[in-house]
Amino acid sequence: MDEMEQNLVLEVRQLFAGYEEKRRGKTAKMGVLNGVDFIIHAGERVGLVGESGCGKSTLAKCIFGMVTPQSGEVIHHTTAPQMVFQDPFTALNPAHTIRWTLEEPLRVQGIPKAERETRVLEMLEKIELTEDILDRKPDTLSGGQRQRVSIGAALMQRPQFILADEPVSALDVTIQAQILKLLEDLGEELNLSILFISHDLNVVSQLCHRVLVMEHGHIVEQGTVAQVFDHPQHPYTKQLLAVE
Ligand SMILES: Nc1ncnc2c1ncn2[C@@H]1O[C@H](COP(=O)(O)OP(=O)(O)OP(=O)(O)O)[C@@H](O)[C@H]1O
Repeated sequence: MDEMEQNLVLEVRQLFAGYEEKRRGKTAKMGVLNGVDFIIHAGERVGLVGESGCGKSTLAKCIFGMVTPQSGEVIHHTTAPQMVFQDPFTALNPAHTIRWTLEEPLRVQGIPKAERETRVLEMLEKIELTEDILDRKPDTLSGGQRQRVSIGAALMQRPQFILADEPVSALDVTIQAQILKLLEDLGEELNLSILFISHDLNVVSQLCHRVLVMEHGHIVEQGTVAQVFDHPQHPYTKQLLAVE
């Protein structure tokens, strides 16, 4: 294995997926992903951009086994990959305290109470929240605090890869900037790979090293942020950049 292969975190190979559609009583397959191919290396933050409906969330669901592809492969080279969702309010269990939510991934692994407590306190520091929130429930937190907790919960099992599906689009602009900074800092500190789904090209250019541009379930262009943003090659990328 060469060094690049050793550093692979995620491989998506020739992925085709879709949904069944009922029309006039007949069931037909609607293709959403039409041969998606890309890889992610250790420590890389990769943005996935494309218009609404192009298949970004379907790809996310395939990566986490929530949608079964018709063909192709998703190969995780790391254990315990995690997903961070757009809406932190629905992602957090309203019945439980923040302490419970952060401890839960460790509890299911059978990690003893004392270690769970230490790791929750360590995580609080990483997500820049104070101890007083631990005994509160999600409905008493601000949107930004809730998204910090969601990110913290995703990181409790120390994954090397997380997928964040529009993690800041439900937040105010100033809070968006804080959460993006947090993701960037955590990415650097933990050598975390992040697949970051966003319709906001600006956000991707701030946070990511590399960009994948998706149109109709196809990656039509990929490259470093500088390559894709400064010298877009594909007409669809040019169009996306022109709209911004
Ligand atoms: N569970 C489902 N059943 C049937 N069709 C679906 C389902 N989920 C998504 N689709 C369809 O698949 C297509 C791609 O949707 P998807 O949510 O992957 O797009 P997206 O790029 O994430 O869009 P957005 O940016 O608006 O979230 C759309 O036409 C959508 O209507």
